[in-house]
Amino acid sequence: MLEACQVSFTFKAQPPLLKSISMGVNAGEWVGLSGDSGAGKSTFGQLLAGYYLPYSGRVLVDGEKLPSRGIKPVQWLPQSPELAVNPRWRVGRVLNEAWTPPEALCRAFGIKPDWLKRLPGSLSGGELQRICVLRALAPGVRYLIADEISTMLDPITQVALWQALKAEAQTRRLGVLVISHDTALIKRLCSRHYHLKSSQLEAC
Ligand SMILES: Nc1ncnc2c1ncn2[C@@H]1O[C@H](COP(=O)(O)OP(=O)(O)OP(=O)(O)O)[C@@H](O)[C@H]1O
Repeated sequence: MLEACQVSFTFKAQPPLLKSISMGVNAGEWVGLSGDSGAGKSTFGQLLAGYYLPYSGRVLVDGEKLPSRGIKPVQWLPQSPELAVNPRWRVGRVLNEAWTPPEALCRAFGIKPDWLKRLPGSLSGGELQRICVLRALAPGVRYLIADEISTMLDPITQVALWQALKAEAQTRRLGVLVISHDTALIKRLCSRHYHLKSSQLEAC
């Protein structure tokens, strides 16, 4: 289980953003997280993936602290993929940074072979997002924080991305936290749903 245990967090010189939040995502489970803009959803997702340390409380992955080295078992996938890649690396190098995805999986994610020779800046946001999602599925990854990852995709590509991710997550029993403003999407994908409001989580 990916667990937040009484996690509190504040950015320097700002009021508390998250107050004593506890929640968990089981292996193989899909959980939704909604909340108003600025409520702290992305910050919470980054805390779960180890980008920030909680001011108090802790994050545990299958009962252990997040490792400081090696493959991160919790991957945070941001809304803007261009911020998550080295713009000077060819897309093939970006994709194969942590592992080499099998061809069938590349096809399932709609990756076109000719993209691999290009630089990230020459791909559309949606194309690059699919590269980043697939890159994050390296062996050893157990949980994904999908932070508004399909916002920039057209409806057909959105469905294809979620179908490919669902299938792979089911095979590997990946736990997924879906962060989105789209509660219809959360309802379709997730078995449970939280709403972040006034620094705390409400079960929906
Ligand atoms: N590195 C930072 N330093 C200072 N403040 C930050 C930092 N990152 C985010 N914040 C602030 O923390 C608050 C929560 O931001 P966050 O991105 O977590 O919200 P969110 O719920 O994901 O919003 P949105 O739905 O608009 O993406 C915002 O007020 C934001 O300005």
